[in-house]
Amino acid sequence: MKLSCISRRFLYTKQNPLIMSTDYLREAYIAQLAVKRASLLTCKVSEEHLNEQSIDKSDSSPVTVGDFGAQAIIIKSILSNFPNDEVVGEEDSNLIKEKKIDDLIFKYVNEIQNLDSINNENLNIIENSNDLCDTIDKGNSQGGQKGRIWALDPIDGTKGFLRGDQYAVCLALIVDGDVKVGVIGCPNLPHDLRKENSPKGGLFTAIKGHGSYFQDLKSDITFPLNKSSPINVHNDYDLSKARVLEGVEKAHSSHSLQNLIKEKLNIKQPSVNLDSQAKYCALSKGDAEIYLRLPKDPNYREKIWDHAAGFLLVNESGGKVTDIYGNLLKFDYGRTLNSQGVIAASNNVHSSVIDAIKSIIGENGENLKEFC
Ligand SMILES: Nc1ncnc2c1ncn2[C@@H]1O[C@H](COP(=O)(O)OS(=O)(=O)O)[C@@H](OP(=O)(O)O)[C@H]1O
Ligand SMILES: [Mg+2]
Ligand SMILES: [Mg+2]
Ligand SMILES: [Mg+2]
Repeated sequence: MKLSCISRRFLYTKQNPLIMSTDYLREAYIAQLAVKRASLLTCKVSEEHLNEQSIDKSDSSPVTVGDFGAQAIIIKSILSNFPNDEVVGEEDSNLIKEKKIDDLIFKYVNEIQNLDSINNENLNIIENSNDLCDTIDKGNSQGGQKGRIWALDPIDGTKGFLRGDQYAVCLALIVDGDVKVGVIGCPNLPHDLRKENSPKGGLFTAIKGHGSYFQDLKSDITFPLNKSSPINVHNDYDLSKARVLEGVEKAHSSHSLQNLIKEKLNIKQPSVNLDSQAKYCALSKGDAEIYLRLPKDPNYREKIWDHAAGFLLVNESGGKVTDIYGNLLKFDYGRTLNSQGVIAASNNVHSSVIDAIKSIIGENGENLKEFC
């Protein structure tokens, strides 16, 4: 079905078995197609061990053929459907040109674009390596309070991707500072983290006001989103039995402070350490209960592409996502958030977690530096 002239559609949900009028359904559908196509590219890069040849960016963080290829595929798909929108994307083409890897990346992009299984008339294609670099550089929006802005992290958790662990392809639509759509592809995430041998690969989708959904990343994407199942955070549990999601890299969050917070809350369960926004995905479907991301560096400001999609996913599945002082994350400041850290949990325990944090770092973070 060609959807270019449809801006408002209908969504059937199991929670509310009505046909509901839903804004942003077409955006969610295109975002799902684009994220799935980009996720397939990352899997191919990983299978061929090409992910192991990473390049260091100027801030010493790694980037791979997978990050560049996924950014190109997603921006092309989004801007060919919504040509007046802007994109805040993590990557740019400077290193591609410097290292002369444009042909290599284009080869992978082209292979994925030509797969019959994901042929879709709603997505445009990258024509050649010049088009590849130009498209990647369209992710240069500065963000802000006005307009339709997509936040794109083509591979979140690049370090996890390099290790063969968790990573996520993340895309969110922000309209006048408000996150309206979030789509996350997690090729390596077990469907149920609590079960051994659970199948892997999930596609998570949230639409503001209409809930969060999960489907197998390999399943077909349909319009409307009736192959997706509604998901919810886990609400009814004893706080001391909560499973806490934390990152893997010690440089990205303060694990020592997170340990103190768990002690204060009397949480004895081992933490669930996952790279990337897979942490938000696990929380939003009730596979764990709390996500702690306490800053390692008090001056670090989180990037909007690292959190926008996960923020909406958790909100729409009944949870709350704030900074370390309990203020809701705001995505209208620019390419970064203007706040510190992230705390996500179901609504019923979120305030207890914030109280525990403040009792350790002080009401206004006066003791925070001691833990960074
Ligand atoms: N100092 C510091 N503090 C906080 N966050 C930082 C920091 N440095 C980098 N980054 C960003 O962390 C992103 C990856 O986050 P993860 O949740 O995967 O980290 S973790 O390894 O699970 O702890 C990672 O995203 P990707 O670059 O997309 O992988 C970075 O944007
Ligand atoms: Mg990065
Ligand atoms: Mg990231
Ligand atoms: Mg990234």
